[in-house]
Amino acid sequence: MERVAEVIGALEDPATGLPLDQLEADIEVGFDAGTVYTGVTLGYPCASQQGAWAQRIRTACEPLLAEGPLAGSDIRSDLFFEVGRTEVGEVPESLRAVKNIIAVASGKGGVGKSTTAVNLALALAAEGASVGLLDADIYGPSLPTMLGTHGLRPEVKDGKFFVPIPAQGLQTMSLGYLLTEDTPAVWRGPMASGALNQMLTQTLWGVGAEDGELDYLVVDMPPGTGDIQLTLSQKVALAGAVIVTTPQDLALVDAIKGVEMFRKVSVPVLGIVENMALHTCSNCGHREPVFGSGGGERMAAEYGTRLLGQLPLAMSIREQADSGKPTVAVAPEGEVSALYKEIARKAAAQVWLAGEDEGMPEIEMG
Ligand SMILES: Nc1ncnc2c1ncn2[C@@H]1O[C@H](COP(=O)(O)OP(=O)(O)OP(=O)(O)O)[C@@H](O)[C@H]1O
Repeated sequence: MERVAEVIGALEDPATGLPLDQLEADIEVGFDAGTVYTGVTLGYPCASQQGAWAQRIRTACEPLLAEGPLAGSDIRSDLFFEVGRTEVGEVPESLRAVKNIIAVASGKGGVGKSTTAVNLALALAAEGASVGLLDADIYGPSLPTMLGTHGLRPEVKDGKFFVPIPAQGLQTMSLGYLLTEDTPAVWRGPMASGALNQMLTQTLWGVGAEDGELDYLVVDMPPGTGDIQLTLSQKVALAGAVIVTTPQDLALVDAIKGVEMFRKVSVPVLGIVENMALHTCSNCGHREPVFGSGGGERMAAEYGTRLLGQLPLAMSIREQADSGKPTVAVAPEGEVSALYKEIARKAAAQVWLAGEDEGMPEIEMG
């Protein structure tokens, strides 16, 4: 049994590229009536990976099941996950129901940040997590359009708390729920920041969640790297940030500003998502990198972070998001959803790693 645990411990976790032992993943091994039972618990949601892990463990343990004391035994493997909490010091009471806050940011507008944020939140939920989504994009709140919640208003509790609106399995809140078509434009400036602050501190995130807690709150940040973004990053005590970019040089330069902004306030950059990276020809299916290739990867390496994934420029992504049914909700088993889920697992795994690091004692040299 010890050998089985050792073999499993040496397996590489695809979301981090690290062996399970190094991740301090929980590994359990048992034996009953000719069957070896194994259980691995990871620190990020991974429901879609059950089959892949069972196969990986079976293959790795094959030699042990072929000869020796376990010869002829069968093997059954289960995969579990447990999402920890990022300890971030003082937080407003309403945010205490949230274990981890992940910002989705971009150096500039129009790169697909909101589309990525919504699909990332849905992908985390599809992997088994309880997830909230806060649309903090005060310049153009697009969440109500993307989730088909346009025109809904949040319920107000005790005269001062907003109750999040449930949509497609997510707990959601958006400035769009508070603005109306004829809200004066001036209100969308400084007053909108005030409203954003209120949404942050006065939304009861735990109300609709199963056990009163959310594993992740995904925050769709306003585009850019100015003061609003900086203050917001500090105020909400982020567990980490995902930076969305397109592969053009100019967008990458802005994405670098995003990475630097989060570093300045000591928020871990979980990684880069390259959006609209490949174009699939609708006639022949041929894929090509219209805006050049490798930019996101190079930039991630240069700035000590990682490329979480690349998304194609696809009409379906746009049509589905713009019609209130984002890709991961409408085609959860499709190719593009698989990409979003992989990005979600990788980002959440980085949150796990960042949390583990904090718990490590500092080693003094010299
Ligand atoms: N991978 C993609 N393929 C095709 N269209 C996409 C893709 N990602 C986003 N889009 C489309 O691009 C447009 C802009 O996307 P989105 O609103 O998500 O960008 P944003 O960066 O959040 O913009 P803003 O800064 O204005 O909030 C939308 O119409 C969206 O549907």
